[in-house]
Amino acid sequence: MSYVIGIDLGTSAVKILLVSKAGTVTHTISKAYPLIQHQSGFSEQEPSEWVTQTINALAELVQTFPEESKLIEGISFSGQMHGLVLLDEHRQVLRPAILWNDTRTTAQCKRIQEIIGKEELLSITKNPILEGFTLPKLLWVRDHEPDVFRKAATFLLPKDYLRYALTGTLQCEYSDAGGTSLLDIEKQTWSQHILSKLELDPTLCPPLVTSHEVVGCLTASVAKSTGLSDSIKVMAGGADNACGAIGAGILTPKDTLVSIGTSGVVLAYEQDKQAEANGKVHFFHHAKPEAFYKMGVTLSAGYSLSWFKDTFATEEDIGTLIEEAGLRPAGAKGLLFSPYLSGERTPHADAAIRASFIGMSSTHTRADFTRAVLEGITFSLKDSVELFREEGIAIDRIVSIGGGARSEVWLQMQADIFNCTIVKLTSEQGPGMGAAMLAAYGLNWFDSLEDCAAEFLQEQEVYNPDPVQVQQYDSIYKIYRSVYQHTKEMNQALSVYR
Ligand SMILES: Nc1ncnc2c1ncn2[C@@H]1O[C@H](COP(=O)(O)OP(=O)(O)O)[C@@H](O)[C@H]1O
Ligand SMILES: O=C(CO)[C@@H](O)[C@H](O)COP(=O)(O)O
Repeated sequence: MSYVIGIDLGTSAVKILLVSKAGTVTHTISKAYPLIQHQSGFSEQEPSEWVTQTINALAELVQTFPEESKLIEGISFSGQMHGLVLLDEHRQVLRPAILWNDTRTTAQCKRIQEIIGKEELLSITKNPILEGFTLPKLLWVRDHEPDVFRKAATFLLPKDYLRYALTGTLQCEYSDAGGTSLLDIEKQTWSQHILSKLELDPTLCPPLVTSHEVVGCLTASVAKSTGLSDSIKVMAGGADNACGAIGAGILTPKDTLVSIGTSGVVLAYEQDKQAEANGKVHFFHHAKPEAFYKMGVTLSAGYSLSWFKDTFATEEDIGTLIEEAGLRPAGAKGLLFSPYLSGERTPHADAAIRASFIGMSSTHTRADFTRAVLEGITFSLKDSVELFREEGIAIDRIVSIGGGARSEVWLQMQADIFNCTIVKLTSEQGPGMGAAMLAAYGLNWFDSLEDCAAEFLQEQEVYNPDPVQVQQYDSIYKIYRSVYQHTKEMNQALSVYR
């Protein structure tokens, strides 16, 4: 039996999936790395840590499965989107990567909008300019670190840097390129207009390839350190949400996905590249050829839960915390949480907003707080679900992936809050599975990604909404929706103290 490897360069960890030609996930390895947060709103990682942890994980995989490892034919990638990696002319990393959840670039976004124009940006890139996207990060480095910027020869997105480190070849692919604010989505080229208006050298942009394209093989030194063969084919891969969509079987217009990783995402398939992009939700290339998707993003979804655990319950594991929260009633006895720890994107594009607990009482226990965090994250995702419903997209079935889909309590809560059926697949690792499927498709194991999905993906469990809980959550959601407006100005005023 032949195998492929899917590598998901997540924000909390790199996750490696060994998948057989029959679609069985034989083994998963996860290796974590920290976020570097020098101040509120800043979020960075060291690209060298991504590479070291990936090589460690691959070496461990080969040691654990020596026979299967000899039968690996392809590797592909999924990665956290938008992060800026800058390389000099010798392809050395110039500074830590500035990540998707870093919101320091409000001034640069304002300037980009003034120079290019809001409508022009929307018509070229199909998205408004947002702090988390790559372009404002480039301008931030030019403004604040001119010596670094002067040495920059190329920029890369996170998984493209990882792929470069493993293969020695430099590319970007369309599903991630859309998240830079530099791609002309309909023409499928870097926008010379945006580059020239902002006085950016076009040679900074790497060549564009498709997600399932074979771009090379492992370098001899990576092959030696991991024990893998240097003849294994490497495919470009895709943005983590595009890969998550493939790994969840979101391949036709009726399909919708929720992903709760560090971020939270509600994603709906879109076939038409000329579909109206109104800027309320993101619009990007799928990693399936000639397809697109629309997506709402909660910046701190799983991250809110991890933050809560790391700050207030260091000794507990997340599973136990969620189990105790599962025993508390819907609404956490009048306690509400808004998950805006590092600002927000959808539906409130606001880098200055911060999170709140509202309604705390001395009778509340840790379990109520955890329940409020889980509910607040899910309410925030419901904001995106409702945006799609307002656009006329019928959402009565959602495939749920990401770390959040490990918990039955949270999956049932999603069914009750979104008021629709939630499907859990046999692997919740959608992005890693999507990357493995891109490798399988790139190797011509299947004629289409749909054929691959039919072989690789299976439903494990279905969660149906409970009408009593749905009604309860409908009432609480109405209160949740007003939290943003009530806390917006207070957070603006507080921002000077951060
Ligand atoms: N047992 C669990 N049940 C539910 N959620 C969990 C569990 N373990 C971790 N998580 C959540 O999953 C998140 C990480 O998900 P993951 O998809 O691996 O993220 P990323 O791709 O961003 O690295 C964590 O932030 C945490 O909130
Ligand atoms: O910024 C976005 C999407 O626009 C995030 O979804 C990142 O792509 C990070 O993903 P996770 O690490 O949470 O999977």
